[in-house]
Amino acid sequence: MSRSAHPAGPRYADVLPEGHYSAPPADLNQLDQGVWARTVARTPEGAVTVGGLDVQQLAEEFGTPAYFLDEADFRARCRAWRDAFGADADVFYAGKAFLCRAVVRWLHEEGLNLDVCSLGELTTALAAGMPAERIAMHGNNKSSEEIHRAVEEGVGRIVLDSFQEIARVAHAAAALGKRQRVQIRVTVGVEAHTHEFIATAHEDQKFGLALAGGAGGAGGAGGAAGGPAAEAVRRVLQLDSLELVGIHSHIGSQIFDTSGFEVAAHRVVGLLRQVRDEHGVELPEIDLGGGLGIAYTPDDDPSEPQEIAKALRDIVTRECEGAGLTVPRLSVEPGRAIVGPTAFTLYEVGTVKPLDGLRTYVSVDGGMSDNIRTALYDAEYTVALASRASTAGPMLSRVVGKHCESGDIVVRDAFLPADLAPGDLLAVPATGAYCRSMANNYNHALRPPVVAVRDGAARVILRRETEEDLLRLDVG
Ligand SMILES: Cc1ncc(COP(=O)(O)O)c(C=O)c1O
Ligand SMILES: N[C@@H](CCCC[NH3+])C(=O)O
Repeated sequence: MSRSAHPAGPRYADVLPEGHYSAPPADLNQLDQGVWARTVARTPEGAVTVGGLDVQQLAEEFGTPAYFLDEADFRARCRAWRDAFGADADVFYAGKAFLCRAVVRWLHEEGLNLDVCSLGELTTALAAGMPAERIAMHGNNKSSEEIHRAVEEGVGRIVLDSFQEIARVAHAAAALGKRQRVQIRVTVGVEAHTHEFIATAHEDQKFGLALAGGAGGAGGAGGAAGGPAAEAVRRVLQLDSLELVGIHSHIGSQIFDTSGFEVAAHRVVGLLRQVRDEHGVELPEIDLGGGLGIAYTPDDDPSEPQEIAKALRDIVTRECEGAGLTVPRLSVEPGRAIVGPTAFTLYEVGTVKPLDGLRTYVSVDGGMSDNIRTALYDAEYTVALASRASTAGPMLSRVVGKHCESGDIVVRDAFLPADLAPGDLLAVPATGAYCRSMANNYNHALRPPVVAVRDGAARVILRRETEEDLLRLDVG
């Protein structure tokens, strides 16, 4: 619908940017299945349910704000990724998206591996029984303690991110009398974010070793052929305590097409070929990282795991055949694409402040402490009145939090029913990834719980923080 065709068009046109949400949806009560977890529905009486449970009852039992995670959806997504990639490839769930012990157990049961990037994530994984050999350890500045613990526990791979780290991991492995499986993380000169495809300034970042160029800074390439990545291969191959199993590349976040992976695979395979020609070694693994996008709004149209798996396999196979290499074992590291769509955040409305001719500010009982993504990345979300249906007309709204910051926005532009009132419950979908895991205590907010819902039963898997939790840290 064009904006001018809508009765309220001119008013919205004054305050809304072109594009998303320039006009209200036809039915404010309708839940777009693309952005909600699979078992979310609206009852004939009007309330939103998940796993068969009414959000009003959930709010009464668990309070707000709270994240509600659809366990059946999470498990189904794990299986979809595992089945799409099959037995000759590995799916590593990126724990940074959201991790707790229950999630680790689900991953284990569904046959996924786990990518961790800190001692905290590693400890959580091990505490929940994930076998160490199914864990990959990441990080651009792993501490000695993290390296020591990872090697000691026997993680399946450590992804080396710098020259300094090659020496540190080799030293730790030698001291522990072990030979550590490692991959080298390379920057391939492609950075992909959402629909953008940026091929400049790509090596200007903290992660990984560049494929291109001659010097790698302090301790760099020293004039040998190839860039820092090729030099890193040389160094690792000389160290008895390290077993170089492959090359790793991660090109960005919230990516919707595979063209960036195509360039990445082409360049990674180029390095594999160079390694074979120079050292007579064919490395057996290639990891193309994560970054696959999800639907935050109805305008986003992510691919299914089957399509992604086929595209990535085809790309790697084609490149390897072209280079005369045996096709290595492929792995990927989706985080957001697995957990992102499976949860929503439930808030209670506290105040409603109409600004005539502009918009209505709707303040909820959470904000940038439970979802920093809007403030940090200008991320877009949708929102629905969840405790009841409404027949009222649309009201252009901005859903904001309760923090002392005017940028404390949860949903920048949303249409909510005009009869919205304090006490109503709002649900923001697609908050499973990078919301609880990036939650913070700004203004001494208490981080909300994560409640897993499945087949009519709900249980807390990460409890709400309490005032005692906050005060326990305050030892002054
Ligand atoms: C190395 C690596 N692997 C995997 C991921 C997971 O990304 P996403 O959650 O977007 O799939 C990230 C984060 O961007 C990452 O840095
Ligand atoms: N945290 C980011 C993505 C970075 C992922 C880690 N490399 C997000 O919320 O979208």
